[in-house]
Amino acid sequence: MRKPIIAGNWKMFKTVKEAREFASQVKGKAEVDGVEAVICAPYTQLAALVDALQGTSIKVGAQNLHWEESGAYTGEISGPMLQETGVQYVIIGHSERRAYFAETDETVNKKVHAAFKYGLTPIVCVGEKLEEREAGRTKEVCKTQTAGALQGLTAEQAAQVVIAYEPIWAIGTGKSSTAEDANDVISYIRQLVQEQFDAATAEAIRIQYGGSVKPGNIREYMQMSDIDGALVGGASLEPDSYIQLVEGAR
Ligand SMILES: O=C(CO)COP(=O)(O)O
Repeated sequence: MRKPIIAGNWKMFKTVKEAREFASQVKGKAEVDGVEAVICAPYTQLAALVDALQGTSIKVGAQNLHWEESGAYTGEISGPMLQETGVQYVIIGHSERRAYFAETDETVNKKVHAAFKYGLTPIVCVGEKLEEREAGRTKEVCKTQTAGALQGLTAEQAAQVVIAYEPIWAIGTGKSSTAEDANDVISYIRQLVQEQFDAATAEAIRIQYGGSVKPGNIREYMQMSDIDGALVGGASLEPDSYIQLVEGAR
């Protein structure tokens, strides 16, 4: 049985003080049996969040990492640095990073390997642009991105990856994919994992939907056969809304 995972992606929002306040408000509330709750925050907030959420079941994640352990890479953060903060997850290949920071399938793959090297669970984002969807290329794009991201992993590692299917046209737009369409693409991604690895890995890997998920629609997604949770931007920023999302995944 795959455990549903609700991950908030705070993107470039909140100060350390605001992160601590958020943590104190969701403690004991965004903690639901059978649901994994994660908050992926900017680097500056990670240590404070890990500290503030100690003793709770809520886990902390970063939003990126560099693939090298150290080096002359001004402005970057490495796996060992994240590991030291106590975070357990890291988002890799978010469409905003692919669009604005030249992230490619190749760098995504290097980062996925680096995450495993340093004991972090990668949340790998895949998803098509509006023009790709309109051209009927959704599955082709997801196939290239998924195969690229998982290349060279062992089946055991692949089974631990979390994939987030985030159609780019649905991110921050209020235009969410229908639950049926999202489930169709996610089942296809699961089939790709089976082809690349094996049936047991495909059955174990968790695949989230992301793109304008909110308390009002989370349950529709969670009712689908292949959707194992959500990666949520805007609606993860308010404590009440985050708590409702975690409750909605039960
Ligand atoms: O990009 C997203 C999560 O990574 C989705 O963002 P929104 O939930 O704000 O649409």
